[in-house]
Amino acid sequence: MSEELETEPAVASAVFGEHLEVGRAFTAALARHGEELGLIGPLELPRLWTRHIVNSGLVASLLRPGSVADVGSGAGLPGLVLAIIRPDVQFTLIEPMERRVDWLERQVRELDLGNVLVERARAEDSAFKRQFDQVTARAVSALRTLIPVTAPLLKPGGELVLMKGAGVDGEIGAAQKVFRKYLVSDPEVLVLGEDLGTEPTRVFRATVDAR
Ligand SMILES: C[S@@+](CC[C@H](N)C(=O)[O-])C[C@H]1O[C@@H](n2cnc3c(N)ncnc32)[C@H](O)[C@@H]1O
Repeated sequence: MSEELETEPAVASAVFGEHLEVGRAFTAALARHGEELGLIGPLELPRLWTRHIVNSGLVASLLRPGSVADVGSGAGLPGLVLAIIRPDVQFTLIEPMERRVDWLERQVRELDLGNVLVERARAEDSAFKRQFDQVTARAVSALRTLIPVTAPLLKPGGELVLMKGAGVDGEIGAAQKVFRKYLVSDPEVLVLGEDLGTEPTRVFRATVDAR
């Protein structure tokens, strides 16, 4: 028996605001095609809204008007969700896998998003070094390996906004040498959404100083 898509939670309208219809269209497309395209696991439909869509959307409050690279966007998490909520921010989604890039480009067209560029590349091979105000990523790798591929995308003084799981403190401990090498300063862990009755979202946030 196939799993059913989770009912849209009340918190979705707070997260998407006036962009809720577009958020619904993206969520419906992901629910329809995500499994067949290998974008989401077979057990994710009953928690698609709370664990993936709302969880990604909560990060929108941390973005400044400017430019963001989302590294390893995959299904579009968090990059496409954030692009829907924040039309004032220019997004570049950096993803190496062709099938995922096709999906991302198709969603950009179908949702008529004018603030998204998709680059097919690994972040370390991106053509856009030192160009972004902020970099986001979700479920790509541990900080020790993620910082070396994300920090070089930032302008001097830019910010890492990396979605993390419950093991983030251990990742920070293991990444101290990398923090020094990449001039990562003021690291902090933010927990978003606790007051909204949804799954808390942990974000590792830090500045990357001028080299
Ligand atoms: C587990 S998926 C997570 C996808 C999405 N961020 C999410 O939360 O559902 C990891 C993604 O990172 C991409 N990826 C892995 N290494 C990468 C790299 N060095 N640069 C850019 N993307 C990378 C993979 O192709 C894959 O789409």
